Amino acid sequence: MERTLVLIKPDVLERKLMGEIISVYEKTNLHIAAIKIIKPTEQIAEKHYIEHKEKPFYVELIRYITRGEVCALIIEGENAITEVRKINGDTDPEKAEPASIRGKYGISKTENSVHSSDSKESSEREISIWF
Ligand SMILES: Nc1ncnc2c1ncn2[C@@H]1O[C@H](COP(=O)(O)OP(=O)(O)OP(=O)(O)O)[C@@H](O)[C@H]1O
Repeated sequence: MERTLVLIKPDVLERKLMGEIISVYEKTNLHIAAIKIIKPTEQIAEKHYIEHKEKPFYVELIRYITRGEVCALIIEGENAITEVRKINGDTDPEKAEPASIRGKYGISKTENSVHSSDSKESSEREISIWF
């Protein structure tokens, strides 16, 4: 059994599409084990995105993720990390599969609608930040 941290990002909640995105995960064999809505503080956002601190898009990224509410979920199941990343699609909505969440809902590389953990280590680290 594997678990992953998913964030449904502010662009989705602002457009009132949160339910649609949750439904996508709900329709899989994976299980939503926890869910909460939170307006991230800068501290939480900086902790979450620490590995991107030196990147040119970092400031924009922190501004975006803290500008409104996000929905944080713990999703668990077999190969949950890989499965959810497949469902989410490429980081860049223009490169993402049209049927993936980012392909369907993503606006730009920054405003790309969802996040999910990329490894077991990061999922445990991220779950401890958000839950
Ligand atoms: N070139 C870029 N320009 C602007 N924003 C970017 C760029 N690359 C990444 N980002 C932002 O930083 C986040 C984290 O980047 P990362 O490379 O970890 O992508 P990811 O693993 O696909 O996304 P996430 O970690 O959110 O699931 C991306 O989701 C996106 O919002």
